[in-house]
Amino acid sequence: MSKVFVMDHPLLQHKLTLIRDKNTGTKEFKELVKELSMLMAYEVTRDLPLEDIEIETPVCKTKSKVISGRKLAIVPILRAGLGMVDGFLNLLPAAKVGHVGLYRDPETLNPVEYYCKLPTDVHERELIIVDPMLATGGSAKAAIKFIKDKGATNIKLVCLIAAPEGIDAVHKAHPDIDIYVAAVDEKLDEHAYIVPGLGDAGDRLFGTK
Ligand SMILES: O=P(O)(O)OC[C@H]1O[C@H](OP(=O)(O)OP(=O)(O)O)[C@H](O)[C@@H]1O
Ligand SMILES: O=c1cc[nH]c(=O)[nH]1
Ligand SMILES: [Mg+2]
Repeated sequence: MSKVFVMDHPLLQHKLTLIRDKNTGTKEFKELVKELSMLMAYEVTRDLPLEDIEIETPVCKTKSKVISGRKLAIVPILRAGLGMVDGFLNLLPAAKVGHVGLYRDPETLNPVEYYCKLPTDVHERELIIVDPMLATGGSAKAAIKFIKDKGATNIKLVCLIAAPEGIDAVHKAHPDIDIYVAAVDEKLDEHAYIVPGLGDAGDRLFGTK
């Protein structure tokens, strides 16, 4: 059964408060999403395997640890997920990046797919799906299905803010996927926006509203 990790580190909570504030403008919002993503990447990669290698310090020969060859890919759900990619790549520069294009139809609230491009060796990689918002869970469920259909088996989902409804929905549809979030908010409103949330993450990142 999958797990939900709520990362409530003080730095994450502080930066979340800043991005929730409606007076935070696009430039600062984008910088904060990048910083939050980097902090989350640090925790999400806690289980990376290590191996010993021989090195020589200025003092003596010794064995020391390096990350041992796990192949990673970061997969943002377009568009808002793009804001989280650089933060992850800062810590994981060798990771590949796949893209899944989805938007939520404002009438039906169902995800509409428009793009999918993943590394060809996706079945050998650990995939980290990133999207700032997990609301109804429709987009994340569809993205996970997309990616599983291409052969991936090792997948994590990382979101900044989740609604309880979205977590439940992903759990039910994909019980094998661990979910990492910085906050679980109260509920969804009548338009399926997260309350209190931060509004429309894509619009706030790209200044489209
Ligand atoms: O859990 P859900 O109910 O599916 O909602 C969450 C989705 O909504 C947002 O994307 P949006 O549809 O606004 O597209 P955008 O990133 O292009 O703005 C968000 O970035 C998620 O992908
Ligand atoms: O609150 C929400 C819900 C879906 N998508 C967003 O960007 N924000
Ligand atoms: Mg949006």
